[in-house]
Amino acid sequence: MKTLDNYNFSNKKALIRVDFNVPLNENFEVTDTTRIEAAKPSITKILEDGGAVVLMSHLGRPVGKEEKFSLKHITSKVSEILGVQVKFVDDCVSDEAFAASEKLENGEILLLENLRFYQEEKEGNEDFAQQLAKHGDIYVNDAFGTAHRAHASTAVIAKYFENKRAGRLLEKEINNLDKVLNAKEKPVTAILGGAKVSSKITVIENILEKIDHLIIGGGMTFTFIKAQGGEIGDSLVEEDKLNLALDILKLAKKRNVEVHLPVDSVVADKFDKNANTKTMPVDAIENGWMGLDIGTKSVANFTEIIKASQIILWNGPMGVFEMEKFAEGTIKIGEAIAAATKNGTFSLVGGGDSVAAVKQFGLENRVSYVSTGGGAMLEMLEGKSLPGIAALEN
Ligand SMILES: Nc1ncnc2c1ncn2[C@@H]1O[C@H](COP(=O)(O)OP(=O)(O)O)[C@@H](O)[C@H]1O
Ligand SMILES: O=C(OP(=O)(O)O)[C@H](O)COP(=O)(O)O
Repeated sequence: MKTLDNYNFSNKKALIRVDFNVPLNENFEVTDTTRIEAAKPSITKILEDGGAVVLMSHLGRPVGKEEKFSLKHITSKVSEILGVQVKFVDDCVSDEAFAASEKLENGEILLLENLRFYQEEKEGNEDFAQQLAKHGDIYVNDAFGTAHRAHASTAVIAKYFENKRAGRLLEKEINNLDKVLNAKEKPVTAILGGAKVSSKITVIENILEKIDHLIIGGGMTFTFIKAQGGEIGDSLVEEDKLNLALDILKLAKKRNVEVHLPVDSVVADKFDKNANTKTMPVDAIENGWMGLDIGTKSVANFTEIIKASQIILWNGPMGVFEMEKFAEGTIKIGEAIAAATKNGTFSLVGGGDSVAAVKQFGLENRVSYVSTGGGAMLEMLEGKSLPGIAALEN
C-alpha cells in the first residue's frame, strides 16, 4: 500500500476521503475536534508540497438532504484547525461542485457537502464513485473511522485512480494496531470491558492467539462468572452465551493465555446514579443487587498485570463509568495504564466507550495512542479486512 511518503504533490489536486463525522451540539458547534485534528498531517503535507486539497466526508446518518447534517456547519472549525480558509460547496457532484474543484489553486482547500446526502454513497454506486473521482488527480484515503464501510467514497472510488494512497492517519492507525497484534515484546495484555460478551466474541477469539494476558471487566464479567457456577444476583448476563464463555476460557488455556476476571464488584440495588451501593465478592452477589463496577481488590490485581505488561490494548470500560458511583474502576485502570505507559509500555485504546472514558477522565495524552475509529478498530481486532484499506492495496 502506498502512503504519502516519497511523493511530491506539487501542482497536484488530491481528493482526500476524511472522517469528519464529529459530534455537534444544538448550535451546530463541533464538541470534539479530534477527527479534524487527526486529518491535519495529510492535508498539511500536500499543501506544503504545493498541491491543492479537495476534502470529502460524511456526517451522521442523514435520510436524504437533512440540513442539520450539512458539512457547512463545520467549515469554520476545519478552517481554524487547518489554519487555511476552507472553501465549501453545497453538493458533491453538481456542475457547481466540479467548477469549484476545477478552479482550486495550489495551497487551497475545498470541502464538499455530506456524501451521505446521496444514497449512492452507502450503496457503493459505481457511477457516483466515478463522478466523485473527477475532483482530483490523486486519491487519498485518510478516513480510518469509516474504513470498515464499503461505500462509494471509501472503497469503490479507488479503482478510478492510478495513484491512490493511504493518508497519514490511516497509516498511523494500522501501524499502532500492528504493534499490538504483531507485538515483538511480551507480555501483551488485552483489557476488554463494556456491556456484552456477544459484541466482543470475535475480537476475543482473534486476539487470543496474540496475547499473554486477558483482563475482563464490565458487564461481560457476569456471563463468565455465572458460567463457572458463581452467584451474580441481578447483574447483566447473557444466558445464551454461558457455554461460549466456558469455551473461551478453555481456548485461552490451550493458547497459554492467562485470563483475569474481577474478584469483587461494586453492586447497586438499582441501575441508577443514586442507587445504594456496597462491595461484594463477584461470585456471591445477592439477589436484588447488580454489579456495576469492579471492586478495589480487582483493581489491585489488574494493576499488577498492567504494570508488568510491555504492550496493552484496552477496549471497553470496566463499569458503568457514565455514573460517578461506578466510574472508579475505569478511572483506576486508566490510570494504571497511563503509569505503565510512562514507564515505557505501549498502550493502545480503541473502541467507542473506552475512548469516551479516556477523554472524560483526562487520560488521552497519557496513553500511547487513542484510535479515531470505534467500529473500524473493532473490525480490525476481529481480524477482518477493511474495504477502505483493501481498496488501496489492489
Ligand atoms: N457492569 C456493567 N453492567 C452494565 N453495563 C455496563 C457494565 N459495565 C460497563 N457497562 C456499560 O457498557 C457500555 C459500553 O459497552 P460497549 O458498547 O460494549 O463498549 P465499547 O463501546 O467500548 O466497545 C457502557 O455504556 C457502560 O456503561
Ligand atoms: O463514527 C463512525 O463510527 P464509530 O462511531 O464506530 O467510530 C464512523 O464515522 C462511521 O460512521 P457510520 O457507523 O455511520 O458508518
